[in-house]
Amino acid sequence: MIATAVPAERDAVARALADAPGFDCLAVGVGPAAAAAGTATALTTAALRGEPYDLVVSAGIGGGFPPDAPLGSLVVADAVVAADLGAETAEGFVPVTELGFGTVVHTPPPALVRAAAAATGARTGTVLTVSTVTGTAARCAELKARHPRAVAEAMEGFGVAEAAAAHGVPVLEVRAVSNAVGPRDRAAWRIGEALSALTEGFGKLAPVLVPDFQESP
Ligand SMILES: O=C(O)c1cccc(C(=O)CC[C@H]2O[C@@H](n3cnc4c(=O)[nH]cnc43)[C@H](O)[C@@H]2O)c1
Repeated sequence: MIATAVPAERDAVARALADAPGFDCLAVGVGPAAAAAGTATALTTAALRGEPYDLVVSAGIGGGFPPDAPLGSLVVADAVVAADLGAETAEGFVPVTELGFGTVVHTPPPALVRAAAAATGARTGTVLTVSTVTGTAARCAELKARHPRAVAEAMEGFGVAEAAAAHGVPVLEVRAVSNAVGPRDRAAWRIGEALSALTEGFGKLAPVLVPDFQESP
């Protein structure tokens, strides 16, 4: 299944997969909590139907960290990281794992990441999940300092990945860059271009996402 935040993203992906059977594209909501709830519900429903999903893809538009991920480019996550799940302290941000709880990283299957990037020309790297869209240069610099391999941020990947992990299903995250991470400038977001890049990217991804390909060495 492919989980997007909003219907416009779902439709951009579904356009590419119209002739490829076996994919369900669902808009599960904005943010990690809605994404986790919607994805978990879809996974449970499919399992109860006797047709469990074998892969979950978190897909949509996202912010790209300059200069690695320019507008309109595609990014495939080799690590899906919860960037603001933790505690703020006088010494700085502390992730929940250092407080003794949970997890902050999910790792998509490396062979699938490589194949997806090769098929689409996407960059690979860490994709951060945030509950608040970055809106200042200072926050961008802070995130980049904490996550030097970050190429993009979005708001759903970690939630989708948590649901997939609970079901023992692998996860992939694919983002088309609609805006640069940094000082907020909503007028500069290029959503149309990013949605087109998403459609083009998923057109090339379809053969990579089918189970036969995933299981081949
Ligand atoms: O207004 C529209 O037409 C429209 C069409 C498709 C998507 C949107 C959204 O606003 C989706 C929000 C979605 O985008 C992700 N996103 C994009 N840029 C960033 C960012 O810089 N930082 C974090 N998230 C970003 C995010 O995953 C949201 O769910 C509008």
